[in-house]
Amino acid sequence: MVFTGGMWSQMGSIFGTLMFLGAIFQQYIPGSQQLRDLITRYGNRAVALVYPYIQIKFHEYPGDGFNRSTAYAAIETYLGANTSTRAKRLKGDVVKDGRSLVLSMDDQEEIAEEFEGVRVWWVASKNIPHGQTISFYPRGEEVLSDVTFHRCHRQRKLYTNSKGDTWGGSWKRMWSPVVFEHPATFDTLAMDPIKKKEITNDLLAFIKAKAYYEKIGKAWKRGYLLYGPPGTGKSSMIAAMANFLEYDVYDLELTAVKDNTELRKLLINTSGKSVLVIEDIDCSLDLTGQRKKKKGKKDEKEEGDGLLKNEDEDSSSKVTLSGLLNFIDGLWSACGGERIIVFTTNHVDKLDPALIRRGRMDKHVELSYCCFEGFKLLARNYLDVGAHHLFDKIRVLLEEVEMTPADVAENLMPKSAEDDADACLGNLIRALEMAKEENKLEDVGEEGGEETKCGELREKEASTDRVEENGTS
Ligand SMILES: Nc1ncnc2c1ncn2[C@@H]1O[C@H](COP(=O)(O)OP(=O)(O)OP(=O)(O)O)[C@@H](O)[C@H]1O
Ligand SMILES: [Mg+2]
Repeated sequence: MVFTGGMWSQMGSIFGTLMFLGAIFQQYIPGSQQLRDLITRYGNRAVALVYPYIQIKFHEYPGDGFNRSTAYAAIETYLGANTSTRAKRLKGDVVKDGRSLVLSMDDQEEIAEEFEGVRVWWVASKNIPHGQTISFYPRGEEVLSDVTFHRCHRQRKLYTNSKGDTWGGSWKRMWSPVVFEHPATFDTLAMDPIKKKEITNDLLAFIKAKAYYEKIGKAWKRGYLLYGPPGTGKSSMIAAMANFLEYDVYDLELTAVKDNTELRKLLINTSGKSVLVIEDIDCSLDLTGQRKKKKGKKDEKEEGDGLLKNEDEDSSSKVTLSGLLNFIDGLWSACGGERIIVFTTNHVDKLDPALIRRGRMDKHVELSYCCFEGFKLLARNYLDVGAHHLFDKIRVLLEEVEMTPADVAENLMPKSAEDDADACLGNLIRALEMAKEENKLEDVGEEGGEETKCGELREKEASTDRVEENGTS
């Protein structure tokens, strides 16, 4: 069933009617405030579940109610110029000099327009302060302008924290946002298709499992540990996850965080529906399983406290292991909800087991060297080739040589305008043969006998949140 803007506004009016009834009850039936609260709470939840649009309200007098919003004024000018010919009900205002008349949309008037290919609805409305005896708004009521558009047009953001930011009490400066435009998707990720499906199913189950998490008393978040050699697609997978879920990304640079308090503030100032990433967790801080040997008595005491500071190497960051553990699943970690936390590392064995234990990092995913399935996906993506007589040779070589998807991809890229699929596949074969020769010379190979190839996500499945009835695994 396709919902149109009109149908949604009908749903809005049903909800509005419920609210109105709630207000009537409240006025005439003692104790009915609870009923109204209930209707508001559940009505809001029901609409939020299925409502596919984003609504932004612009208040004419925000904050203290005395200063007129510049955003509101700009919208008024924009709408005045663009919509006065289309709106059916207009209101007229005389400007300062008393000579000219400015027309704008009347209250409750709605107009739709196409803005850079996106369908948007503008509505002018009034917000009558409820139950206030003294109004802060110049006209006893607040004037709103709101714009609604489909969720899919919202630009997603990539936030990073950086060293030396003087926050000045303003949360806005803790995270610097840029538009998130990474093109990686699960379709472009070279890995075993079955394992890929497992991950997408896991993510889908997670976003639908709000009620389940509430029921079991767990914060609505899920931890992924992605590990494997450089160039096997860990960062690409994070981008694919964010694109798949349509989440924002918070890329946390741990070495730039001053201490545990700052870490907590950063966490509090993230929003829900986001992927929180700490890349190369083993390099970020000395958070390995090896507790450091301290010399003095005082230091021994510190070690007894289980704190693991990296102040010896880098005095600017005093984030401790316990601070990070609290960050992941302490009381504050529940703020915002609906969050995926991802750690990446090249050396999973170096991490403190506490950091990646069940419940913290729920899913451990190994990304490894390129397998034939992975190669085929890359060949399709990079060369538009689904089958080729050179594939058999490549299959044999990939079984003998460990090459990361990043290297395979690089070899498949045309190096000149003349390079066709034959040439690119030939380049890859040469690179694989060279690597094979080097391996022979270095006499490497056998000891990593159990090494998995790309896509064979050897999941050291922690999966504490197996939610059969909700489908989360
Ligand atoms: N599994 C993969 N599927 C498709 N492309 C890949 C894959 N792995 C790597 N690549 C390609 O190689 C590039 C580097 O990959 P990526 O940054 O995801 O690796 P990484 O595992 O995060 O490496 P590092 O450990 O060095 O951070 C990507 O931009 C992508 O083009
Ligand atoms: Mg990476």
